[in-house]
Amino acid sequence: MWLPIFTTFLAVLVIASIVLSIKGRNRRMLANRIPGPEGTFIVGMLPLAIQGAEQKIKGAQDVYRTYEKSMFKAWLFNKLYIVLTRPEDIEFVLASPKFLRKAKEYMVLQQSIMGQGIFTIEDINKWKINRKLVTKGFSFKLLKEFIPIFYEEALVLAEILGDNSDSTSKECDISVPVSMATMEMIGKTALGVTFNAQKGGCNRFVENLLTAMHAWEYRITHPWYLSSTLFQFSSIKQKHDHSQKIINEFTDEIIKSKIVEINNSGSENGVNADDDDIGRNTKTLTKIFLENPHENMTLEQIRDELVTVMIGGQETTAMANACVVFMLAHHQDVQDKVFKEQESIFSIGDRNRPITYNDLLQMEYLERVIKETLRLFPPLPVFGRDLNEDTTIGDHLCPAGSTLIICPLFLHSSPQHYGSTAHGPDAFDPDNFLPEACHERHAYAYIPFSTGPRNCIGIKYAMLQMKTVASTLVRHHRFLPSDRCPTPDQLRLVFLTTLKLADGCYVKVEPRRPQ
Ligand code: HEM
Repeated sequence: MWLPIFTTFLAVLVIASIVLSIKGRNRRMLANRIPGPEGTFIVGMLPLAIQGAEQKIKGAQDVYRTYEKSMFKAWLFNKLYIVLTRPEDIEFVLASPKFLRKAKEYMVLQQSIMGQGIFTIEDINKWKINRKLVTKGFSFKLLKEFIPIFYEEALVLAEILGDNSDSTSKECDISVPVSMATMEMIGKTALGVTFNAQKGGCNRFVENLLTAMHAWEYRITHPWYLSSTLFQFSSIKQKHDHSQKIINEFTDEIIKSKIVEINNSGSENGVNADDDDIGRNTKTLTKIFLENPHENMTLEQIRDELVTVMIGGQETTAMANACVVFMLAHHQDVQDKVFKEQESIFSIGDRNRPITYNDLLQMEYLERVIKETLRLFPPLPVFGRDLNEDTTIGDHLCPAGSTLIICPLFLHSSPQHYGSTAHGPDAFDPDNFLPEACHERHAYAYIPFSTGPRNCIGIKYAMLQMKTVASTLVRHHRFLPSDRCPTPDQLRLVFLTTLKLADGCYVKVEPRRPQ
């Protein structure tokens, strides 16, 4: 009885292999002309892909450095990845409206909680319409109104870090408090809700968002679960689905309550000057979306956009803020300069006044510090685009069906672009962002926010928020290296869906004397 089943199975397998092999011949032929590691027979780079998250970064960096003079290819099973390393090729792809389709790997996020939000939506025509709408929520006029919220939460963070630093050693892992602060900020500015995340408030949205994010990380580190069919059998699938349900319900509740508010506001156009739960005259993104009914968005789409913005804006800025503080702790000369700049802006006796937009504009040195931190620790270390037709990029004809990979983490530390700095590309040097240094470099050798039509929508939001946080923290505390992580090269990075700190982010926190 088993023999016919086995024979049929074998026959199907052989036919499928022959079909795939004929279909993929053109792709393999073109791929053969692109340099790159051969990888193991059939499984390709799987041995690298399944390494621990930290080893994976090191292994990938070695391969990158070997081939970075040109683009290179890597196979994973039947999937061809082409890694772009030259800024000219990266510009060709990112600046062009032809390459807007994100890589299939983003589907993990789409199937989870980002849904049809602009980060993961596949339909490019819909993406164009929705991106226009989301952009409205990131106008300078609106973002400026977020500054008091950033400042208020940064103050709470400063207080928490002061309290948390153990009284004798002054050691403190800042990663969790910083992450809770950015969660609170994005909650207030995007949704218009107070989570009380910084003050230990147990919020079902925050908890379930974290659970959903862990589920993605699990799928990334167990690549066979990238297949939604196989993920059905995973032990965390149930937990993931539960979180997804809670997040959706929670966001729907908020949207519905905002609709009621808008309808009750009695203003001429159906919306009042503004809201909201946080008692400010601030327009949240939720309201921006709801005020634009002509855009024909369903409630489900609005929910997906809001969740997308929450996720896009939280983890990324949390990682960046923690790394800024860490680098300041390890570069006292830089921290002194940042503090001096703050003192010049907040004149003596005025150190504790709230920040204004004009203050932020004057923080030129701090801006360079943040840019340099994003160079060495780009929160999104890799991103990818699908190639749906054979395309010549640089010197190579890249076959349709491959995935183009761009990797800011390795690009930003390439000796080819940052080799002329006094201590090499890995050294922390904010002067890399002096105008003359930027002028000498290819513009696409620095892309923490990506660039072109599909770039980060939250750049201005992020910069205003990060400057407010760093300015407030530095005015309240001096940061020093912790004994638990005495040198920057001991800060262990892992790549999950974003760049993460494997052991948290320890520094010493020494409150500055009041003036
Ligand atoms: C340091 C902070 C941030 C970094 C480094 C960063 C980086 C990026 C990058 C590299 C992309 C492009 C990804 C790709 O092509 O696959 C992106 C897209 C995006 N980011 Fe950010 N981001 C940051 C902060 C924010 C903030 C604060 C928000 C919102 C509040 C945000 C919302 C988004 C959205 C919605 C997209 C998708 C845009 C699209 O596909 O049209 N990001 N971000």
